[in-house]
Amino acid sequence: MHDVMNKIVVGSSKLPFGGKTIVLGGDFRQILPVVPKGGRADIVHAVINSSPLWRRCSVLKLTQNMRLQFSNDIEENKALKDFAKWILDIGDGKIGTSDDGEAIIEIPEDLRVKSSGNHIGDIVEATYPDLIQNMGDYTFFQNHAILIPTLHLVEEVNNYVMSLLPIEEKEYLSCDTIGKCDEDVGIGRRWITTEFLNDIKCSGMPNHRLKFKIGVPVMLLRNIDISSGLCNGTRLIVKELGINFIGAEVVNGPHNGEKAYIPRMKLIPSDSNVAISFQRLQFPLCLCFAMTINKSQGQTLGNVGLYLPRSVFTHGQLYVDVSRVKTRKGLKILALDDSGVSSTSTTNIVYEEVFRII
Ligand SMILES: Nc1ncnc2c1ncn2[C@@H]1O[C@H](COP(=O)(O)OP(=O)(O)OP(=O)(O)O)[C@@H](O)[C@H]1O
Repeated sequence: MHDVMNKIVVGSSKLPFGGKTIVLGGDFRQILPVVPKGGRADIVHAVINSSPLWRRCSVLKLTQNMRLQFSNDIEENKALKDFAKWILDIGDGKIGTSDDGEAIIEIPEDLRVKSSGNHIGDIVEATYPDLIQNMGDYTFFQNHAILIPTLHLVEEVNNYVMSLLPIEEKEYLSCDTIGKCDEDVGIGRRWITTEFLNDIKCSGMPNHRLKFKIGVPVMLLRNIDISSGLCNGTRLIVKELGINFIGAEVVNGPHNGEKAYIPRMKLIPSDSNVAISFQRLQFPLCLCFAMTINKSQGQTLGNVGLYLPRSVFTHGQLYVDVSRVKTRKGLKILALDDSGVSSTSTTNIVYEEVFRII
């Protein structure tokens, strides 16, 4: 790296990145950059291929899905190839008739979860079969997750699973304080009570009231120590519930099995929907039996339960969901229609204009 950076070519200062070769990796079928309060045009405009730099890039394409586990069985491999093509067709928006980027697609029979009426119970049973018997199995949570479009539905499912576990729970309350700058500009402090701050729930921030049990899976919400694998998105299993720390074991990535002690931290919301600046002293953790589709981007999972009480709402969400698994058997989908009844179809959203400039 030192040699590469020291090699100076005359005139290279006028070239992008000083003439150095930069490798960008990505998949335009996946979820595009999040633009707070932005519409479709803003999102497409924020994609790298809308940048003037894109004209200077040469595109190399990867052709094989390495996540899907191919074997020596010819029949099995053929089925897996068909599944890989189905995933790509969802990503490219080739399934169903598209109406301005939105298409209704049929969910294959073998991927559908049969509903008994208790939708949350059904998706939990399909994703975490024999949950209570498997609780002690360290690898059980390594590979399983329920994916859901929105944060408040994620919380509902996490609370439901917690209520099933016959283990003592421990509650941790945060200490919330208003930011200094809001004090200075004289926002009527009597309106911003502690209870008001405690009620704020936003993405990337733990809630005021956290409840954990020994053995439950949690996700880190901040980078604590990247060299030890403790990053935003790392999943862990709770092993100790102390007063001022939570002991947990990492369950994914190269640091799998390593123990970490997580302290309370001062956290500031980055969500632009929160108009007040405040600070929350809390463990940077949330339960992760279920997680949002956006948070699952980049993960590889053995068993995915896709719960769609409402359909996906932006480009690439359905593709990200169905492409997290290693096998077709590992994917289960429960979609509901507008009246809350189990449905055989769901919506896929693909902004075709992002593929035009590749
Ligand atoms: N060359 C390879 N040989 C075997 N397995 C591989 C190879 N490359 C990737 N994989 C496996 O494929 C899976 C996905 O890899 P990785 O997360 O690096 O891909 P990605 O492009 O970042 O995926 P995505 O963007 O869909 O999240 C991992 O389980 C990884 O172990």
